[in-house]
Amino acid sequence: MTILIEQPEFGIEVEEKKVPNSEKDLVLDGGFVQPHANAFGHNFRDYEAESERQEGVEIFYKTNHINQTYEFVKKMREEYGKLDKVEMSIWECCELLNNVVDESDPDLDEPQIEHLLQTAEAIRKDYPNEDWLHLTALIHDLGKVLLLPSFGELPQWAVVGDTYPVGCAFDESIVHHKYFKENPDYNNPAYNTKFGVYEKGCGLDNVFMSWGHDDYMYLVAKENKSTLPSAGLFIVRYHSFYALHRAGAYKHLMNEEDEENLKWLKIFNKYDLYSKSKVRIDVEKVKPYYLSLIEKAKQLDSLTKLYRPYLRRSTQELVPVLKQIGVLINKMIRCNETDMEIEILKSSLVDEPWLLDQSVINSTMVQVLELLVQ
Ligand SMILES: O[C@H]1[C@H](O)[C@@H](O)[C@H](O)[C@@H](O)[C@H]1O
Ligand SMILES: [Fe+2]
Repeated sequence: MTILIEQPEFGIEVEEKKVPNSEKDLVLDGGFVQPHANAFGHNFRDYEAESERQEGVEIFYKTNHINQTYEFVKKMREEYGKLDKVEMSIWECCELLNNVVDESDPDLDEPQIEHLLQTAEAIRKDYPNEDWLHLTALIHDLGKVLLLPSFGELPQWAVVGDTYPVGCAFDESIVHHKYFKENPDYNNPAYNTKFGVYEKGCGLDNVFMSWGHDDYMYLVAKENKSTLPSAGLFIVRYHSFYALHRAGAYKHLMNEEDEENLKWLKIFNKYDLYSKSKVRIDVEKVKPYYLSLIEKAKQLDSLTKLYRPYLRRSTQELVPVLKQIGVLINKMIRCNETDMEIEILKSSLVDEPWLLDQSVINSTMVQVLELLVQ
């Protein structure tokens, strides 16, 4: 099922083209200024430009492209899908990224916690009401903990970098495509055709992506029954899939839900990429906001867990209703109960075909209320 989220006006589409320095900075959706050069004075995602990062990044992609095979991905998914490594809070995990630098990135050599907060703060400025998007930004790269000893200390080529499907032909738009020639799947007729092991419109959920932090974090979020909307989970899982969201490749594997979610991913990408800079975020200053987001998500999580078995509905279906109930309660606390808006909200809740029973609404409200006053 697709969650319907009010679509903002899509801002200026930012292309990866040479931008003359004299040209004014581009302003994204709500005011975020996209710099015309990265921290090293080059265009963003220029993998050929001579820079202090170029050689290391190219070596990274060579190893990555040679080793990411269909068999390898299958094995990693099975192994890491067990989620038996470590248990920790979201914020603890963010702090672990304090010492992690991504070797695949030509635009950033700052610790990853900076990147998480730079992305989240930039998107928060332009989309202040989409708190699910702020949280998505905060967690999108947490899977990079795979580089750390307690998570298996995987090599960089198995954790970071752009991702792409395995089990079908590697698209030419993938960065440093030439190195795929040394990948065993490149010459395997089962895997080197347009569709390979997949079918037209099969949906990305059925496609094996090169193994790394994106798929890992998605598995973690899913297994923990995250209440992020489907677009949020999609962003976490495919934000490094530049061949799709930048170059438009592999669309033949997408289904309708993927199409919907791709719109949000494209918005997210502008902030993920263009917020990378040497200007550091004051972690202590923004920490209370993100802790409050995490806490809110946790409360929503416990509510959906409580109601899912009773109503036999999925998290995706429950979340918007619980949110509505939350809004309703907030209004009830603050204003007169006969308020028109409350009536409208109430009737929209009763209109939920599966929420037939007013007593269910009442008991849900009591739960929300308890959480609010805790
Ligand atoms: O999502 C990003 C992106 O794909 C970058 O190109 C890559 O260098 C990073 O590792 C990844 O987190
Ligand atoms: Fe990433």
